[in-house]
Amino acid sequence: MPQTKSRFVVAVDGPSGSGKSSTSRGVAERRGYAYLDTGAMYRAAAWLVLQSDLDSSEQELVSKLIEQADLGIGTDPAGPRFTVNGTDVTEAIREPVISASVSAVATNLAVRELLIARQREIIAAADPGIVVEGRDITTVVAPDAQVRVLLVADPSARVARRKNELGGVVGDDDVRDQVIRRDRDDSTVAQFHDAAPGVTVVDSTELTLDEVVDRICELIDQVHAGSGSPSS
Ligand SMILES: Nc1ncnc2c1ncn2[C@@H]1O[C@H](COP(=O)(O)OP(=O)(O)O)[C@@H](O)[C@H]1O
Ligand SMILES: Nc1ccn([C@H]2C[C@H](O)[C@@H](COP(=O)(O)OP(=O)(O)O)O2)c(=O)n1
Repeated sequence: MPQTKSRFVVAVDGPSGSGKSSTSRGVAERRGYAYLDTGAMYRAAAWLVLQSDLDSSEQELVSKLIEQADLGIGTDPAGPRFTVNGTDVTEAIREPVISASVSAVATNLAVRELLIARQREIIAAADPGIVVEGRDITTVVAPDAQVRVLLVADPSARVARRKNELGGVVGDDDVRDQVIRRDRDDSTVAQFHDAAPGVTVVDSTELTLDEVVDRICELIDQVHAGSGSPSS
């Protein structure tokens, strides 16, 4: 989708626990941009399926259900809120039951088509800019973004971060399922392990969150300074 010159789009992809959400929010807050968590959209869709009588294997019915739903997608980096048919699901979509079931909805290609169209509408309406994070943003949703980043981190760091985030109440096997198994399932429909041409790889394993935000802001500055594509 072509973007107007004045709208600045930062696309961030990467596996679970690489730091996409925290980093993207940090960049958006620093620059006064909107923030779109596309994973939250798939989580909201998974929440709706769990509330219904449908099984996620009933792919056509699931996509119809999601097509007819009213999804409210917040883009405030200070605390985006999400609603499904008027119900606030912001906290509910972070529950382990959603993390465990979301890939089954996210691998439904008809659902992806619906949500990608919505993501492009949100990007097109952003002013003056937006940071968009997910798995297929640099490659499918916004391949013409001015800054495109693949954020990676060693699997052990990603599992440790997620474990820490969940406050130790979730067992090691469940954390590994949420990170490693989910990435394996998700990577059947989105390519986020290798950088596409023109995408800058940022490895956050040995960097603090602030350092990663700095790095992406530097890439934005390079584009503003007219030094062209900041790919490395
Ligand atoms: N560079 C970093 N160093 C240490 N911890 C980080 C870093 N980036 C993110 N985190 C932490 O790791 C966890 C997962 O980060 P998150 O942004 O949710 O990743 P993702 O969106 O890629 O799944 C969070 O608890 C976050 O605070
Ligand atoms: N653009 C996207 C974003 C997320 N997904 C899938 C992949 C994940 O299993 C779910 C939830 O994504 P989310 O970014 O919240 O996942 P994390 O828990 O941050 O790792 O959605 C996707 O397929 N495409």
